Amino acid sequence: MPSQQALVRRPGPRLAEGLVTHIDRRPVDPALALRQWETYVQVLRDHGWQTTEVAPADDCPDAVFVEDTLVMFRNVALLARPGAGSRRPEVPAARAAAEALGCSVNEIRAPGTLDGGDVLKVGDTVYVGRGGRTNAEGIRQLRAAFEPLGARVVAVPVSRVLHLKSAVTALPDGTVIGYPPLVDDPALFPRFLPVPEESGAHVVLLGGGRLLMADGAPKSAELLAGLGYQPVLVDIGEFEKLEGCVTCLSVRLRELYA
Ligand SMILES: NC(=O)NCCC[C@H](N)C(=O)O
Repeated sequence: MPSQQALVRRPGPRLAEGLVTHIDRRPVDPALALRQWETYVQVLRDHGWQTTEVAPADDCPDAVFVEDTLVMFRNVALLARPGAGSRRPEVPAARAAAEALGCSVNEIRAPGTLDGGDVLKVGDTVYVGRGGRTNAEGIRQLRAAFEPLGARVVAVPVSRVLHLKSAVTALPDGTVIGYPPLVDDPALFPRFLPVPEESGAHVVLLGGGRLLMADGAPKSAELLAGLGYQPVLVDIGEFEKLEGCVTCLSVRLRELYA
C-alpha cells in the first residue's frame, strides 16, 4: 500500500523577501499567503494525505517552498543543496523531518547544487533540470544516489524558467505536460501534451485521477478534465508572485515502509 505522507512548511515572517529571478517583484500579502497555504494543506488532508510540518526556518524567506529541500526516490530522501546560498539553511530541518518519518537519508555535497524543484519523477525515470539552480555535479550525485535503486536519470536543459517543474510536470499516466513557450525542448519527453497556460503545467497527483492545480489556469483544467481527470483547484497567487507553484509547497512521500 503506497504511503500518503506529505511534508509542508508554514510560510515565515520574511516571505515577502523571497527570491525572484525570471519575473518582476510584486508585493506579497503575508496574511493572504498564510490563508492560501492553510487551504493548500487542508486540500492535501481532505484527499487522504497525512501532512507533517517541517520546523520553521524563519530567517529563510523561501522556506515555504519545501519541495526544493529534498528529493524522494523509493524510501530514500536525497537532501538537496540549493543553488541559491540563501536557501541552504532550510535543509537541516528537512533532514530531521525525513529521518523522523523513517526515510533513509543521503545528501548532495559541495560543489554540487540541486533544487528539488528541478526533479520530476515519471515512474522510474527521474528527469533532472540543468538550469540556474542545479549544476552538473549535482546531477552526477543524483545519478550516483538513485541509479543503484533502479532509477533512470535523464538530464534536460532548463533555461526559460526557475526549475524543471516550473516548466513541466506529469499526469498519472506518465504524459508530461508543459506550456510550450517555457519548455526548452518538448521532444526530450516520450509523450508530451501542451497546455494553454503557464500554471496549467503544474499538477500534484492527489491519488486516483485527482490533480491539484492552481486556479489561474481554467483552460488547462478544462483540457485535463476532458481527458477524464478531476482537477482540484486552489488559489496560490501570493506564492506565484515568488515563482512558486503547487508542486513546490509540499514533498510527497509515496513509498515509505511502515
Ligand atoms: N520548486 C519550486 O518551484 N520552487 C519555487 C521556489 C521559489 C523561490 N522564490 C526561489 O526562487 O527559490
